[in-house]
Amino acid sequence: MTVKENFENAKQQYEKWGINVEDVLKKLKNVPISIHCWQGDDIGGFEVNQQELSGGIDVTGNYPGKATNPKELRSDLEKALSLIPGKHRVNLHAIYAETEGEVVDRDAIKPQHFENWVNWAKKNGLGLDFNPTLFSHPKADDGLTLAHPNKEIRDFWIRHTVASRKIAEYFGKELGTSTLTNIWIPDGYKDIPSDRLTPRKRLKESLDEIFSVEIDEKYNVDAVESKLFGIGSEAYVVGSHEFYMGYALKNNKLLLLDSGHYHPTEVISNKISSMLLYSDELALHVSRPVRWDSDHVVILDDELREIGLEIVRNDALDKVRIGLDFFDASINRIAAWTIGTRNMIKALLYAMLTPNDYLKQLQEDGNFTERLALMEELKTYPFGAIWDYYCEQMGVPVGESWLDEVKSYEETVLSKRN
Ligand SMILES: C[C@H](O)[C@H](O)[C@@H](O)C(=O)CO
Ligand SMILES: [Mn+2]
Repeated sequence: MTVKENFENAKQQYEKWGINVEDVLKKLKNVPISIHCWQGDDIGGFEVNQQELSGGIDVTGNYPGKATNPKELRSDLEKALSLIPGKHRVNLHAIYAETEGEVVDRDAIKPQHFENWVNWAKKNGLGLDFNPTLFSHPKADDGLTLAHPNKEIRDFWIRHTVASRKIAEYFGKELGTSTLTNIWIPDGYKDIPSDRLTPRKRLKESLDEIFSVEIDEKYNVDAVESKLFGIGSEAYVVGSHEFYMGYALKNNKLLLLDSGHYHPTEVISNKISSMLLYSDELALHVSRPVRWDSDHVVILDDELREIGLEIVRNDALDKVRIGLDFFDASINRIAAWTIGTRNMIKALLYAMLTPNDYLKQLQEDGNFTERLALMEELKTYPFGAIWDYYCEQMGVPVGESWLDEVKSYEETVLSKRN
């Protein structure tokens, strides 16, 4: 049977539940995923003065062929994008500036340092998102940045974050789609603090100063990302969930939920509906924590399906900015992007092929038996046939055949790198 014939059979089964599969596919095409550039080079960036990765995050593995310059990174991203259905966005960090050999410190970065990225995004029909980089820098060596007791250090990072928002504004203007600037800082303490409040007051003041520089939301929207702990900040993180949830809601900023930034049994899928009751928009870093915030490649597990369902069943596809955040250097990095991003899209498709209104009604009626029975049966519906057809329609490889392309790229391109 051909992909199309399989699709036609599968379609009938979903149509039984009143799902218009063709409409679903049309809608899915327009859902962008923000693909993080840093999977391609293990969060190295291209600053002239290269620094060790810091900030309490870690990339493990030494798979050959990582991108060593912006051209290589863009070429790798293009390869991955050619294997992923749909039109997406690319998420950059400030350390991916191109300064042509000149040392430009973080507080002096300018839109011109991202011109190549913008031209590339235009050529490839991509949106761009952005992140100031408040780690891997001598001024972040003691694990404190915007909450630092030393005003000079705080001011440096305030200037960097403002400069980053201006770069994001430039992206938004050039590309005609608002950039998401996400602020994540590592600040915290390894051991039990004697004062939790003072650093949080300082972080609040730094953020207030950063956001006092107004930027039209048509071009840039800001998000703040919380964390539970990091390596070296096990006992206390200044920007905790409660800190940023409060800050975001009070100051009309987006809260960014990262799947790896909560207690081991706590899931972000359960937070989406609550946040959307109080905030027009929400941002996500979809990741996969294994025992800690390990940033494994996203797989199609229960939590990913639940994230997809919460976005779709709450009619929030245009309210949730879906970004990815994983970095695995133990496997081919282009495969990592491809696996993780295809899975994110699969989770959305799965959710869109679910009779959500009917299931909601069962719950309202107290019919929990049918709710559970149906939710379980739907798991073995021929979802794969619809996915394959979607890939075929979008001109990307069907099933695991994308792996052949990655292997051949590895042979002809990656293996030639130092
Ligand atoms: C590189 C990213 O900014 C970083 O992963 C951040 O988003 C994070 O999740 C830190 O744990
Ligand atoms: Mn994150």
